[in-house]
Order: sequence, then structure tokens, then C-alpha cells
Amino acid sequence: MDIKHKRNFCIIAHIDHGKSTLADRFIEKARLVTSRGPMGTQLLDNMDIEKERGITIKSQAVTIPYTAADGQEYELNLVDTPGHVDFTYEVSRAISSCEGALLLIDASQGVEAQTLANLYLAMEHNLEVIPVINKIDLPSADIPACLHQIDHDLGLDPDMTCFVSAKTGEGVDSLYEAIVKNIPAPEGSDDNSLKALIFDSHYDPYRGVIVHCRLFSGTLKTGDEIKFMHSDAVYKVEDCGIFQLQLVTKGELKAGDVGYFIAGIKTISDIRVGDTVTGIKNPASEPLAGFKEVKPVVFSSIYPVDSNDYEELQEAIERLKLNDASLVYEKDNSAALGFGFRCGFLGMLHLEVIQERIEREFDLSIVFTSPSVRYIVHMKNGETLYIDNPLEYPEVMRIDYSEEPYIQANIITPTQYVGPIISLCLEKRGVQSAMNYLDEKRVELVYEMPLAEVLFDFYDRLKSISRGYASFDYEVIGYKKTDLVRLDILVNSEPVDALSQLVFKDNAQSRGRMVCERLKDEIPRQQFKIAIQGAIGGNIISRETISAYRKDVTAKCYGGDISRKRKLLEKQKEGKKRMKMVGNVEIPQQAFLAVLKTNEDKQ
Ligand SMILES: Nc1nc2c(ncn2[C@@H]2O[C@H](COP(=O)(O)OP(=O)(O)OP(=O)(O)O)[C@@H](O)[C@H]2O)c(=O)[nH]1
Repeated sequence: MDIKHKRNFCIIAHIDHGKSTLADRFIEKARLVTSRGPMGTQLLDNMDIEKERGITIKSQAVTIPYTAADGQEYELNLVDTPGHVDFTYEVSRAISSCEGALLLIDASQGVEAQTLANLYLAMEHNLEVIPVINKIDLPSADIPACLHQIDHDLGLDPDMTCFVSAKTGEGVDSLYEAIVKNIPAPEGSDDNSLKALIFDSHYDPYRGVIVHCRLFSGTLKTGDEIKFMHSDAVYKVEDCGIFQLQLVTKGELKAGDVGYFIAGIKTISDIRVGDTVTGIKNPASEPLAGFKEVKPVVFSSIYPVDSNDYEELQEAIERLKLNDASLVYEKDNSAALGFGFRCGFLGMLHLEVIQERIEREFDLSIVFTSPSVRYIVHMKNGETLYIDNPLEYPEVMRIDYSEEPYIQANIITPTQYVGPIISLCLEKRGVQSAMNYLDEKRVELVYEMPLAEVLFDFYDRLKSISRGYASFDYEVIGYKKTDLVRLDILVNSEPVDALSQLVFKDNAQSRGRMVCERLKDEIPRQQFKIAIQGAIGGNIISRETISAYRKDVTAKCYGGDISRKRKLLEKQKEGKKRMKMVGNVEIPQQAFLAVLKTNEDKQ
């Protein structure tokens, strides 16, 4: 296919505005595949958890052959992008491999924070942006309001807007025409040196790492020797081709193409997304711009509930890592919990997804310790430490000062929720840097806040006080000085190291009280009295007591039916599997994460 008739585009949108549904309609209309199953079984989102949570985590690509109204054949490369704040870098990689973007706006919701954030990303990469109003079939669709926002808030031409219902397929035909008409063809010559951008990858147990790439110039052929310009690694291409739900071998990719190659790469950690691939023969002199290393921002340790499961847990994490280069881990051990792994995640959603996958796909009961951000600790002796594990926090005497990561948060909300949102941001130590009225109904709030404050429950609380209307997006902007203390939790006088947290000093008292109350609710009564205490240094700052009790589950069985009795005991054992023995006290799994929730959530 001539480069003039190729179009590379992505769909960008706020979460739930219908990206995956629209992608399905595209594929279906192109008769590449027929619709399968009832609405909601989306073709591009293929992980179970993605389906259940309705979010896209890994981006995917697909090549769609399309015959335009004038009879001309086109090759459309669609790249699906993830929608959650944790995965912004994945969006940026996908975007940089396209010339155009469909900016999807839910007709009943209008422009939201990530619509704007994604538009800025697309503009940074000079993409042609086509505004698309989706869900026009909904009775609550407000098209004039959306058009006003497209013009006023986004600064895009409302006359270019396409109107679709991804659900019914209405308007999708005209959207195709708009794509071939308005999105520019890729540029680049097959004769120049090879420059291919790696925008994603996945691991196939039979074929190894499959690299997803976009060619900006040159050609890539099976048998070619190639080099990754940032990592300096050299490989030989074993196969290359395009994505059509499955991999379709072509043997050659040309300038402008989006496709895959396989080159005997063993693990996903051997490649860097954003890296440039070039040829050993006739190599490019400069890599493509925009390379960035993705760094984890949340750290937590994972321990098996049953220490015999340690090896299985290791295997599970290794398997997950195969397809998730952003998951980092190393061995860890805790006095209370035994051997485990210290892991780094892109955000809390990433952490929860990993937790669910370990439990569901590998059937393991695990405990996560209190998640933490990474602090910079400046010592009096001039040393600088990077601390993400509360247990490694040095003695206060030796510390000069500490710094914590800050974010810039962008919140867009209908005006009536501004008051409570400002109070929430203040409570989270936020400092307002801007407040812009986008129109008479909506306000954009910009805050600088400590990352640690927003990680855990900020998003949920923002959604609940604004009845779901406020939207939120953030980026890490750097480090600022802070005053930290380590809050330790003692259960029957034994410190439970997995429950230790680094907290802002002024919040330590209230946090200590809250954690003890939370644990009191979460830890079931046992045969003896349990004291739960919060301590800073040697000082106890809070205390709760759980009185003794033994739940005799067999009491109801009148002694007679032994099999029923056994069943009940087994059930109780099953329940225990989700408990972790700490000293002589059983702590249920959920207690470890519950301590992060604030009192407001409890009510
Ligand atoms: N009524 C109506 N519902 C739609 C339409 N398009 C999508 N939906 C529904 O909106 C919800 C979100 O759609 P998705 O396609 O999963 O949204 P998404 O933007 O891909 O979400 P992420 O992948 O998480 O970013 C689903 O329940 C869809 O069925 C539409 O045109 N009309």
C-alpha cells in the first residue's frame, strides 16, 4: 500500500467515554470480524480484569482495511489507549505513533479532566485532532453543550465534529470518511535509515517478546539485524507483520506502518518502550525524540499469607512481570510476615490490578503492606537516601531533613461542588495554584499536593463529594521539604512492621488513632485480649482493645451430624487462610489495606 493511503490514529478520551466500544464498531464495520456476543464483550480489551472494571490497561493496535466512498483503498491503523491516570505514559507512546487522534467526548458528560489532558498530549505531538461526540443515542445527550465546550474549552473547530453512537454504530461511516479526509498520511521514505518507535510490547509464551512498533522511515525485514538505540542491544528479526486481532506475518514493514516484530528477545524488561529501533546496516544517526523511562511511584511489599507459598508467589510475580515492564520487584523480608517481595507500581490502580491478578490467576492469598511513596532523606553526614520502605527510615537524630514527591492536580468540576472540593484539597495539604472558570457551570482547579496524600483515597472521595462529576488528572512535578515521622503499630506489644507508615508529622496523632480504630474493626476477637497501639519512637500515641471471645461454629450442630460439623470446620479453616499470624494474633488480609482508609470512608 502506498504511504499516501495509510492513516495512523488513536482514540483518546476520558475514562468510560466509549473508546473500546468505538474500536469494536470500527473493526466490525470493516467486516474484519463480526460482532461477537452481547454488547459489552469488547474486542480490544482482553484481560478479565479490564473487562470487569471496564477499563483498558494495555494498549493494543489493529490494522483495518477500508474502502472509501470514492472507491480508494486505505489502510487504517488504530491504536487503542488506556484511560486511567496511572497509565498516562502508555497514552503518550501510542499518541506519538499516530498522525491523528479522535477525541471522544461522552455526549451526556461533556469535557472532563482527562479529555483535556489527553488533548494536550495529542497537541504536543502535533496530531490532527477530530472531535467526536459519542453516545448520541442517550436521552441525556446534550450536543449543543458539547459543541460549545469543543469550541470554548478545547479550542477545536466545532464544524469538524463527528457525531456517533459507538453502541448502535450510528455515524461511524461518516467518521471513516472524516479520518481519511482530515488525518494526514504519514511521511517518511523507505529509502532512509530505519527508525521505528517501540510503543508497546507483549509476551507470548511460544514466541517470546512481541514488539509493537511504528516505522517513521526505512524498512524492517525478516532477517534484518537491528539495534535498539537507547539500550544498545542488537537482535535479528525473526518475523514481522501487522495486527489483525492476531499477528499476520508480512515479512516486511515499511515507512508509515504500524506493526510488530519478533527478534528472539527473552523478556519484556530487555526492551524500553519509547526506544528507537534502527538497522545495523545504514543506522540512523539520531533516535526519535520523547524517550522516557517510566518510574514506579507507589511501593508496597507483598507477602504470602501462608509462608509455604513463597515460591509460588515468586513465580506469579515473575509471570506477571513478563507482560508488565512497569512492575518492579525485589526480595524483601519482614519480622512479622516472613519472606516476600518489595514491589513498585505506577499507581494504586496498578497495585490493585496486580493484587487481583495474583489472587485470581494464581489462586494465592497475599498480604500487601501499607503502600508508600519514595522519600528523599538528607542525612546530617551529607548522605542522601531514597526511602520507600518505612522500615528503612533512619533514626530521627541522624536526619537533616526529608523531601516528599509533589504533584500538580487538575480537577474539573461543576461549580456547585467547588466548596467541598477545596476543603478536601486543603485537608490533603494542597496549595491552590489556579482556579479557572471554564464557563458558567464548570471550574478547573489546579493544586499542588503531596503525592502521598492523593494516592490512597483522594480519587474516591473526590468522586463521592461531587457525585461522580468531578474529574481528576495529575503529574508528578518534583520534591518539596516535609516533616516526617514513622508511625509504628503494636499488636499485643509486638510491632507489626508491615503496618508501619511514614506520615506527615502534624497528621501523626490523628492517623495513629484512626489506624487503631480501623484495626479494632478488622481484627476478629480471639481467645485472649488484644491490645492495638500506635507509637512514634518509643511513645504510645493511641490504643484500642479487643476483648477475648471464641466463636464456636459447631455449637449449632447438636453434636450429631459429623460430616456437617467437618464442613463447618473446613469453612472456618478456609476463612483462616486469609488471615496472617502475627505473633500469636491472626490479622485478616484486608486489615493491611484498610488502615489506609480515612474515617470519612467509614461513615
Ligand atoms: N448508550 C451508549 N453507551 C455507550 C456508547 N459507547 C459506549 N457506551 C457505554 O459506555 C461504557 C464505557 O464504554 P467503554 O468503551 O468501555 O469506555 P472506554 O472509554 O473504552 O473506557 P476505558 O477503556 O476504561 O478507557 C460502556 O458501558 C459502554 O457500553 C454509546 O454510543 N451509547
